[in-house]
Amino acid sequence: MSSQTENPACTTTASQDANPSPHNFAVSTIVSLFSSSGQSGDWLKLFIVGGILELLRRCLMYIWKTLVNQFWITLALEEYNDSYSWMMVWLSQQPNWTQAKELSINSRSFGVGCRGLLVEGEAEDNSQQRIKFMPCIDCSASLWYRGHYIRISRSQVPDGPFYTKDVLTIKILARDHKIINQLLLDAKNVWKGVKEELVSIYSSNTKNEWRLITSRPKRPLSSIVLDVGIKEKILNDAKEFLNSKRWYTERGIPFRRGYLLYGAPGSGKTSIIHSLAGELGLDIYIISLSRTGLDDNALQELIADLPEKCIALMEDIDAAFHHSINRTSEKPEKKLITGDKEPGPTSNDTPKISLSGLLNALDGVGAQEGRLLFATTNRYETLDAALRRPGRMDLHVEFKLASKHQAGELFRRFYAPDDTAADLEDSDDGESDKDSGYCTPPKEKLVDVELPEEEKLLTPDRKESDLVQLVLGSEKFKELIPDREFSMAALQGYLMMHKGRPYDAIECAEAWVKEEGAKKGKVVEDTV
Ligand SMILES: Nc1ncnc2c1ncn2[C@@H]1O[C@H](COP(=O)(O)OP(=O)(O)OP(=O)(O)O)[C@@H](O)[C@H]1O
Repeated sequence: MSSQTENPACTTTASQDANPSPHNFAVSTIVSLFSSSGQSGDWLKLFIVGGILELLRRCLMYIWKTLVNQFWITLALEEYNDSYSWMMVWLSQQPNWTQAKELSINSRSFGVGCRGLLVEGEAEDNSQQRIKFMPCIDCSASLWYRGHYIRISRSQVPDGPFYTKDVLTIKILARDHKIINQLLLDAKNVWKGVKEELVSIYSSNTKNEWRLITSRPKRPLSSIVLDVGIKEKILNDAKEFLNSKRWYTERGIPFRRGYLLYGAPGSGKTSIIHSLAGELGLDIYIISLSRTGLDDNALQELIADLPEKCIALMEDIDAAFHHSINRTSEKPEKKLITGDKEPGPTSNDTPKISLSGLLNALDGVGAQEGRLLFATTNRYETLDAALRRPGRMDLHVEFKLASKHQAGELFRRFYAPDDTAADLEDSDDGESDKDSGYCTPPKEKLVDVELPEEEKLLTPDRKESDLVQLVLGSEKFKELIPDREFSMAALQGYLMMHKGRPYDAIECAEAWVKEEGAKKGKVVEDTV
């Protein structure tokens, strides 16, 4: 009986041996390796000793690192963070950095138009994008800073599923954290110094984070030609607002100010905002209401994330909505509101922003204090009254087609941009303009010089830089351009055709006006 019961087991074992599974085979191979050689003890010892040595090595490394870290302060700066840009610009200006052995080349501006190290032999010019050196990925360089030894390394870490971002790691041989503050402060000051003549422009990405997209040279306010009084009105209002935080706090009024610039396309709405940003030393944060993925919550978050003093810019506030913006209209209006612009997104990609979402974002509890909001539109009348009301849009300024005064001034500034004779202060002479309702009539003569009759003739052989001639030329140009018929952008476009040739610009103005008039008439006929 017993032999019978043993037999099946023997059979099973035999069949297993005949077809060993891969797992069993591996195990049996290792076991046989130890046993077959007859040195299983030695193998085991080797294995254990190796393991202990590795463990010891790791422990020692850990102790060493902990000890060393006692003497180092480590700072990690991530790309897209302002401090990363400060540090990169600071680094690019360190003289001993040039001696580093491992460098990579970069043409990014870090928000300051690249005034970093020039590539040897490159002529110093004012170009925005200049190539400069930076620490290369996964290698490090060292330098001395205020008597402290610094090691700098750059690495890349994943930023979402598809992208990577740089991390700049700075190790300072020091125990006092003050040195880090000092370094950041120095780097920020270098960056600010370089950026003094620039306005930084930020935009939000699909992750709803503010990112620096570019920095532009400041545009002098004098280069914007408006009817007298408008620039001063906006500038003074903004300055007064920025200086009256206490006044607002004491009265419990939210410390925010909204400006609605509306009117003809190409009349200078965007230009003046950029100019004001430079004048007030503020950065511009563009809020694009038609951005993919922007919904009410994201908009609220974005506005709450604005820095305390900045210009938030919503361009073409009407265009974000396919239909006119009002709380009563449920469906998009089929008929487009007249305007030179294309409508906003089509019904397929209608943004997820509702008017109430926009209103809440502008003055809800989460709305940032201290910011200046500038909104522009070509279709003022289509905006909901709730959006236009004081508290949201405190100052409404209309931008009209060019007056004769503007045409003359544009001419003068176009051909003599450095002439500052007619800056803000002297442009305000107090009287109001009949046409616009907010400006003073243009001066008869900008320079009070009595010239002999023959000298007044504008001839090609006369010097173009001659201010008197330009004044006379601008007067002539003013006469030739009809009042409130062309946008400033159109006039600028015309003058661009006669760059450096003011005489031609005057000579051809009449024909151009006729031609443009005919084109307009044709467009009107075609649309009727
Ligand atoms: N008042 C102005 N003074 C000087 N230049 C002007 C003026 N208006 C427009 N321009 C010039 O015309 C161009 C377009 O101006 P800008 O973008 O500021 O107009 P806009 O009113 O914002 O137009 P849109 O409503 O189409 O956005 C710019 O290059 C600018 O230099």
